[in-house]
Amino acid sequence: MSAEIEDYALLGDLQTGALVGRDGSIDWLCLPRFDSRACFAALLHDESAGHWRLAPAAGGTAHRRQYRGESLILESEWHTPEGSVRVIDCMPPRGEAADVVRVVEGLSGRVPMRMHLRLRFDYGHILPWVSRIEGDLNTVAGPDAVWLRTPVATQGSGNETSAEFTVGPGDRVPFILLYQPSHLPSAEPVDAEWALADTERFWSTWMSVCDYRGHWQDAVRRSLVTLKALTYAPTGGILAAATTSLPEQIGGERNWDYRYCWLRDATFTLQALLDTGFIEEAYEWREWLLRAVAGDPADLQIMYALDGTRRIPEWTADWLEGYEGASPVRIGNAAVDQFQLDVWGQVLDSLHLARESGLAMSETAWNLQHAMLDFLEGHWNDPDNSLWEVRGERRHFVHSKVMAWAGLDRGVRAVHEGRLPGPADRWAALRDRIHDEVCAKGYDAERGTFTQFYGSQGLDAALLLLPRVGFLPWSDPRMRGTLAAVERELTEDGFVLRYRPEADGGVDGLPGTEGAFLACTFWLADALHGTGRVAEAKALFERLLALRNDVGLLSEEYDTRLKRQIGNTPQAFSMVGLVNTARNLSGGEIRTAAE
Ligand SMILES: OC[C@H]1O[C@H](O[C@H]2O[C@H](CO)[C@@H](O)[C@H](O)[C@H]2O)[C@H](O)[C@@H](O)[C@@H]1O
Repeated sequence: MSAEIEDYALLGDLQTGALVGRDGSIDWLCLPRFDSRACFAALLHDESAGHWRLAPAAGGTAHRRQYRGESLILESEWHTPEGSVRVIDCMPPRGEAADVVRVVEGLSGRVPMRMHLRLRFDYGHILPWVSRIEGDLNTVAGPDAVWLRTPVATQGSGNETSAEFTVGPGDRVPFILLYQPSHLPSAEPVDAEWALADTERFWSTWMSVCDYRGHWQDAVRRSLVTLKALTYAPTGGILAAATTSLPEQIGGERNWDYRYCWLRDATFTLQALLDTGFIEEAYEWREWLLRAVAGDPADLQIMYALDGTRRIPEWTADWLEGYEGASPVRIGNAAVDQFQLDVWGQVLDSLHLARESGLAMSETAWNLQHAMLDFLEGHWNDPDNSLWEVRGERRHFVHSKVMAWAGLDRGVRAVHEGRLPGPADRWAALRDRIHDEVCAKGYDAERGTFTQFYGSQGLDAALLLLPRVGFLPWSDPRMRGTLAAVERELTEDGFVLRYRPEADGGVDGLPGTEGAFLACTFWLADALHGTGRVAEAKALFERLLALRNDVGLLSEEYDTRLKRQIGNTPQAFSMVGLVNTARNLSGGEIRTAAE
């Protein structure tokens, strides 16, 4: 059985990521890319779907874990009756091939250790062929080959490999796992000690750019490292989370694949990075966007694969039981074909912000924005699936309309303030018309709140974002009423649900329920701050910080009853919320182009 979601730490090389449990087991790893087929998928089944454990032979979970400095080098320590030992794990910046480097370091006494490696390609489906070539272990199945190099003697049985050895003080025993397409000869494995030094150097150089000066420095900086780890370096694509199908309800079927680049999640990430000094990432992502959406802007998708591929068909890996039995395990994501109106406004807002942050506007970038504005003019009035990607009926979602308003507003400002060419008067007239319509049809005067969609009885936590994009200020009674309604009707133990799935006879077309959405709870902290309830805002933020795991990670949601993290992990949306709200509560405004 896999561990609790908050037991996992992330390793990564900006092309893929691995999850390591407190028991020293890597239970999730897709090679060579985040969205490739997993060769360790124990996370979604059991050890028979592939895992790699390196821990004291006596077993048990690490007594202490930490990342080294501001890197993604994980140090797990066990204190056993025989002595103490540390396992140091990392994925060095990608050279010729992908590597996972693990070094066992003896701290005191003599500690018997055990390594157990079970590689299963294609999400646990394919049993590989294992052989020994010049002292290295070679595991092959179809297109994939993985090599293991270590000075320790290993034994193979039943398509798994194990090793028993003992470490004393000062001993350092390396294990290097290396991936190559199977038609290529083995790449030269990295030297473990050199790789550790290189990885540490990489992360400290990257973090040296950070100019965050607010409170909660450690939490914010760790979140930024995590967000960087969720970028795909070769293209600049930013993924929503490192996993698929970690459930939004334990035992439920709300299980989705997040290993892709959502324009919405990526632009939120970008805003957090831009606000903390990382302009280069904004440039890389804008270039990614321009390549991904090249062609007719009417064909713009709400998400793409990390290299910009458009097709992400959704299917289920029915041989996997799912995390704690939550099935199906989905690969790919059918939301790719949805119409989510907010995305146009979201992207226009982010590109506007990037320009204001000093990123020079290229002609191609403005042409794209102009084309997106043309599209908005023709489609702002269409019902959509909303930012929550509901799989039920398309509706006139209030947040979506507000984001259409925001997109047009940024267009107008680009012309007026940025002296870019465009029909600003026409865009301004439409912007104002949308504002009037939302206030007339999306506001329930009797209940004193904006609603989830026109005529809805339900609420939507995304309504808390309206002041942030400049639609109405927090001083407006309609916003205060909306905040009061969200607090009253959408919270569980103080944490915020995205919406009530059962409202209006079932809005999302899905069975079951889900946990509190962490990003939305950060938005509530911002709202409390915006309405002058500063102490409550800080208290809620501190509660959210307390949900992070021992190495600072947050998944998508929190089950307030089971008191566990749920949903995919680590989730960019949640880590972004932490950065933005920390900035906000420290006195820095949350920047969208509204201010
Ligand atoms: O609620 C059903 C939908 O859930 C997923 O979407 C959520 O994750 C996305 C990635 O972080 C995020 O952009 C979106 O706002 C969230 O609602 C899933 O990806 C969808 O397929 C599913 O319909």
